[in-house]
Amino acid sequence: MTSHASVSQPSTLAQPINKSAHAFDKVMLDAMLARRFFFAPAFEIYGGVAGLYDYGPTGSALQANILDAWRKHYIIEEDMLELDTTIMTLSDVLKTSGHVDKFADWMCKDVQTGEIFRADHLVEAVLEARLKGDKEARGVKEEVEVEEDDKKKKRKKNVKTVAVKLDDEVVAEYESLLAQIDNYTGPELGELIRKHKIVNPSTGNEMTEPVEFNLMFESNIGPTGQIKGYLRPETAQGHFVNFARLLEFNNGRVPFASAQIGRSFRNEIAPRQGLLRVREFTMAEIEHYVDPLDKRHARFAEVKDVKLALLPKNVQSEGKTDITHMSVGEAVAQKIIDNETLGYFLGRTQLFLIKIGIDPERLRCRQHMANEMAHYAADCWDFEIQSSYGWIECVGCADRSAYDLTVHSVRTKQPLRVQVKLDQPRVVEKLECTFDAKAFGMKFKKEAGMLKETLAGMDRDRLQCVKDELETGVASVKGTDGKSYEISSELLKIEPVTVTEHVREFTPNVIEPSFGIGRILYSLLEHSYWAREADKARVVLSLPSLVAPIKCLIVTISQDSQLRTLIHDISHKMRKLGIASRVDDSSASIGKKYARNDELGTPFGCTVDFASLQKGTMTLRERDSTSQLIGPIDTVIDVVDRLVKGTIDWQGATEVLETYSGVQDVE
Ligand SMILES: Nc1ncnc2c1ncn2[C@@H]1O[C@H](COP(=O)(O)OP(=O)(O)OP(=O)(O)O)[C@@H](O)[C@H]1O
Repeated sequence: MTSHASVSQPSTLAQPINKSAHAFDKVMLDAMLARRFFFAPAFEIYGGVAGLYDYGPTGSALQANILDAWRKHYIIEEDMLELDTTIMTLSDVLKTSGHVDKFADWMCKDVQTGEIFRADHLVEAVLEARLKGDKEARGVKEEVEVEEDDKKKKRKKNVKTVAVKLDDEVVAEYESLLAQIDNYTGPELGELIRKHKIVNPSTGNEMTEPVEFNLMFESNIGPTGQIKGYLRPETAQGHFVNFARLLEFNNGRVPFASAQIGRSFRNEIAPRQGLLRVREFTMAEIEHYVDPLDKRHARFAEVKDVKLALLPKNVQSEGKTDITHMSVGEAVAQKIIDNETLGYFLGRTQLFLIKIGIDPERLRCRQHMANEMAHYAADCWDFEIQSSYGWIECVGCADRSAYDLTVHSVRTKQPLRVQVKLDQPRVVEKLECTFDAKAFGMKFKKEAGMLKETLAGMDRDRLQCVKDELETGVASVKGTDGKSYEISSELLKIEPVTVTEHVREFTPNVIEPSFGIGRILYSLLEHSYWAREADKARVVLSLPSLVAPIKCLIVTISQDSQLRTLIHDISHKMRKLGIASRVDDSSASIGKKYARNDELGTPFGCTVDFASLQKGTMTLRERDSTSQLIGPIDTVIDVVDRLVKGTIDWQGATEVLETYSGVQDVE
């Protein structure tokens, strides 16, 4: 270690190095993540099960820190009501929410071998391979991966790219299909498989018609087996079934939000891409309840200037993926984003993702296309993050309208509605529905209650449309189950009535940001990973100190017993301050100790030497720039504390320590 007389160019953690200058090496990253036990296949010594992973010490700490940042960013800063609801969910709840009937993907089988594929993934992989083959024929060589079901241990298969030049119209058609791949129904996927002669890439055999496969894990509650349950596929239903209590807790007022972090389970047909498509994962979900007539947000001004990379639905429907960079404020003003509250959460989510270290250049907001969106949703955007696997949805932000609360209210007959006392009673002309109760009940049977609630939840304009239609003898009404019902004018009358209202009553709409933590965590690892120019084997994870698993490494340059005692004392002091520090008292060289902590993403390192014993000083090192500062031990500990809390950056640390420091050049 050499000291120089002057202090080096100060660096912050955020942008010291041009990391993109170093080619990304996925094989090296995967090897490092396994070696340093970020995560590993669950039950590995038994051969593992596809889609199930265990996080090791580093992965667990990273996930805990991301969740801690999430709790602070949303729950604490926005005063949300936190929940921890059960994972095992009553089947009635998931029947009502639509999951029992509709939470399914389309799968198809190899007609000869029975090998299973998720139909949309198969079409996607094969068409992408053909496009790559076309590029190859024009001089570019690439490979595409698709994965099969988990019957076999080795699931990764390459769809061979054959260098065949395609007609320009075919290329355009494939590109358009791929831009809309999330948008197809099972029969449409079947049609595509036949039309484009898509076969099992490994056997060349034909595929069966796609069939639906429900993704929920079914179970029984209790010994009799009579109470059916499922492991929840999302945390959201736990919020909705507690709405009445939450509303009361919030003194009967909206808007407010509930938030929950917890495990969810999906029996994915073909788990793949490591942590990106698994069968058990951590979600963090917010349900924000808002007056349907007023979707403004009180803190909108704070995010209106946040710039988003938008991929709106109209662009995708033309088969394109061109991005529009626009502020949240502009996008809401132009109605590209439906309302302020949805825009607010998109802005806040972008700020969160960047704060934890996601590269803003590899982040975009993709709007759902009409068919892709649930029938009840008013608008829906996904935050997609680009990694070596392409653009992957990591956060879904949907305006779910009044659907969830309405269906649970109809099923349970509990009024999941908000009442607002009016300052002044008001005389209003309303449209009132009167039913021929007996005939209506006979015609629609168990759907009768749901249809009445649907009509009761309609605003005046929609009800007026139904009334106009009824004048022709019959009106078509879409129920909360998404189906259309023909109601005749004998069964339903809609008439204007004048009423004096003292209270306004409504079912709140729900805006839902839903985060998949594993996908964010993996993308963050890719975005943080780079190799040092001088030695490609020396890799670094430039994780922000906010989320880094360990904040400070403490080492000694010698095995001297006094120095060894000293580093344990320093670690003790740091841990008392809540700083996750790690002593490396092995006999490895200092350079090696730094290197193995750089790859864990440890942002700071403290080194003691004989001067520490004589003068009571130690050296502080910053991971990305490898810059070093020297100061009294307790001052350095205080600086580390402030760096970790984010109250100063490296420039601030330099200012505190510059009177003591020479710059150290060790590597
Ligand atoms: N199998 C999975 N493994 C890991 N994370 C997942 C998985 N399924 C969903 N997620 C995460 O949960 C979030 C919310 O779930 P949502 O139901 O919106 O996903 P989805 O639209 O079903 O995802 P996909 O279309 O990729 O299957 C997603 O944005 C994603 O981050």
